[in-house]
Amino acid sequence: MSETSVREAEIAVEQKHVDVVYARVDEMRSEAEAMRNRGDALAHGARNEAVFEQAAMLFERDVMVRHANQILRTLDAEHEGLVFGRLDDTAGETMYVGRLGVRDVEFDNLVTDWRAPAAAPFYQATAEQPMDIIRRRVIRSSGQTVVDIDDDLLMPERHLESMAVVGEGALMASLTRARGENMRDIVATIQKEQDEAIRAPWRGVTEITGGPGTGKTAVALHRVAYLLYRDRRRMGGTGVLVVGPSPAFTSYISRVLPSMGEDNVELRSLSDLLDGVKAVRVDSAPVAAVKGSLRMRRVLKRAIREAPADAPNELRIMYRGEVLKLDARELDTVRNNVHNGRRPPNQARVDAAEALLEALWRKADSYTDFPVKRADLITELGERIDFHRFVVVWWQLLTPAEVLRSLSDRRRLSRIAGRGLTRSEVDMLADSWADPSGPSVADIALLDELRMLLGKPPKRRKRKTDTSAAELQTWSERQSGPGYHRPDDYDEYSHIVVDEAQDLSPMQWRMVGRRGKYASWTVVGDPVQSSWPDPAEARQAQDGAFGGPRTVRRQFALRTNYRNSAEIFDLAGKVVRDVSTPEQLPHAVRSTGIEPSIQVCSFDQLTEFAVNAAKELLGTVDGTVGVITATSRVDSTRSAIERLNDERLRVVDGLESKGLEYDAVVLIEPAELVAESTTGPRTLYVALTRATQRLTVVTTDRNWPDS
Ligand SMILES: Nc1ncnc2c1ncn2[C@@H]1O[C@H](COP(=O)(O)OP(=O)(O)OP(=O)(O)O)[C@@H](O)[C@H]1O
Repeated sequence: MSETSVREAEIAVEQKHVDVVYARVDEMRSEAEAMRNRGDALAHGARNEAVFEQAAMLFERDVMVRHANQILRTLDAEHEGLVFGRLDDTAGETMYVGRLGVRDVEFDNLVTDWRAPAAAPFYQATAEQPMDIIRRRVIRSSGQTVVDIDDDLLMPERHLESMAVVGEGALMASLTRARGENMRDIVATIQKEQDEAIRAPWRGVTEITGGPGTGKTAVALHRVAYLLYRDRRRMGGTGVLVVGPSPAFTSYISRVLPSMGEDNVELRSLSDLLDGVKAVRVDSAPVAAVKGSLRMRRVLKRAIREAPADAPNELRIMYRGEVLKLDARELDTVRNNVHNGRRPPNQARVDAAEALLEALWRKADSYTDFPVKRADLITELGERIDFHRFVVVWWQLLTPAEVLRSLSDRRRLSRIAGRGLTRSEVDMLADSWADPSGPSVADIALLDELRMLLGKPPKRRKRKTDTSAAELQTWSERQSGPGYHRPDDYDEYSHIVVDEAQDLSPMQWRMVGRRGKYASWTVVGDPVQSSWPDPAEARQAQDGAFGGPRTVRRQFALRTNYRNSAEIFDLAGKVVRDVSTPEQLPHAVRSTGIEPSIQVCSFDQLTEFAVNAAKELLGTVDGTVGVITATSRVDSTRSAIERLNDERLRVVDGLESKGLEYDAVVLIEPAELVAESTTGPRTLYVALTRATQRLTVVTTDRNWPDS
């Protein structure tokens, strides 16, 4: 038989099995729909029952509908390419591996879930350690149709005549496919070193390091899916948080988990970890460095103790014909005493009122010929409306944003910071906080710190509204529904994933740590890509987030670059040769024979050359083309690029490009990317490692990259 007909025959064999699986899935869907309908009918009936019965019926309905919805969501998410692997072992057994486990009516396995222990050999077996697997087959489908297969023969000596072997490697085929808007899952081609990190125990801290394109992000997300599958009770209820560097990044990875049937995971970027606050700008590197350093803790702690600028600095009140007065110094003493108490300021207004009354009593007591009882004064003044009005303006409930804005006053900031900030740092920060456009990414961690320092203001009681359909939706359903956002002070995530961890500032580590008081962690990063200037300080804050330096840590290093062609990565490696060791640079597995193109032009021609390069690349690749430039050039480049009117084009700056990838990249003027970041060559390295197939660098420097 020719190779093509062997392949076709084998595809037909697999199609037969895949058809059986989809038929069974259709049955499962009908069963789940029927269960959901029964649950809904139960809830409907509950409306007419007494309270106790109603609660019991709603609970039952909750369990039924939730379970049915979960099954339906999973079946929908996993429909495409449900079966992707097959193992044939030395005992003559065949096992199919897929996105979820499916059994037939007799309870026999049709497909084993990729996360189940039984499926581990699919990822872990090698020719050196075959784990009794003779042939591993990757099955590629489009919808429900098998389109291709790829085999690895792991035990050639046990190979049987009847066992056909076809294909040239599923991994390579997957790596050369065009990139689109979103990251894809890699369940079918996870490699052994990646699988070890994915299946590591949930406890403590799992650190995954590796160079660009080694699959760190992919591995971290598959680990989430794995942990939720293995330990859904521990992980699912309190939830998993994934923190990434930018909204562009979270949007890029947003489809990976749903494609594996997981939608109860919160993806947040460092700029939107706080509900209702959106960072609208990025600080220059020196400003971000100060805002991110632990010195800011002291500044913020002192800032919340200061009286608001518009707070009155004198209290005068008539009491039984006498004027009682507290001057600025006396009021400051009262304020300080209240701040030294147990409660955060936004919860201490009652304490402040009591302390003022106490100070007024002491004042009255010091007057001669003014006989007054302490209890009388406190009760009578404490009920007076003019006293309450004073308390409200003197002890204001503050929002984090108001406190930060108050620090745009140079004199105030300088007084508060004392020797904690240099004069030029005070100037830089005051200017930044005066910016009317809103907070920067680095400000989010400061706002979160202030949120914790200020405490939650007491809640106003809400009037109870009507019982409605919303009430029949149960608590657990609301908590786990897609799009559910946990409150800002939620600190009970069971697992937190931090991607691009090398870039978190110490203040950002504190912010993330606050959300994981009881969490285990997966921390993913590449020290060579770090843009944070003081790694030791970040390490200290990181230890704090993990619950101390003694928390169990296990490390995994990924060493193969699956993204870049070897030609592109050779060029990128050159720009960090002075700040990295050879072991820190991964090995790129794929060679395309196409060298990156370096185009030299004059300064005025940079945009024109970039547009032409982008146009040319659009014609050579099927997927996305990224144009990466210095921040100062993003707007002008975007308007020039828009003229090409192609939705496969993206324009981003060096920092935004973190974690993203494109089929082809045009990088404008490397020296500008280096100049605008405190860790210049590392940012350039990130930008140069975004392309999977083609890279064009447009520069005014004819000696680049050897200049
Ligand atoms: N086992 C694999 N099979 C198929 N594709 C893979 C595999 N591992 C990684 N990839 C692909 O390689 C690319 C890089 O992966 P990913 O973005 O996770 O790397 P990274 O280490 O986070 O990169 P960086 O730090 O540079 O952002 C992605 O397109 C991913 O799908």
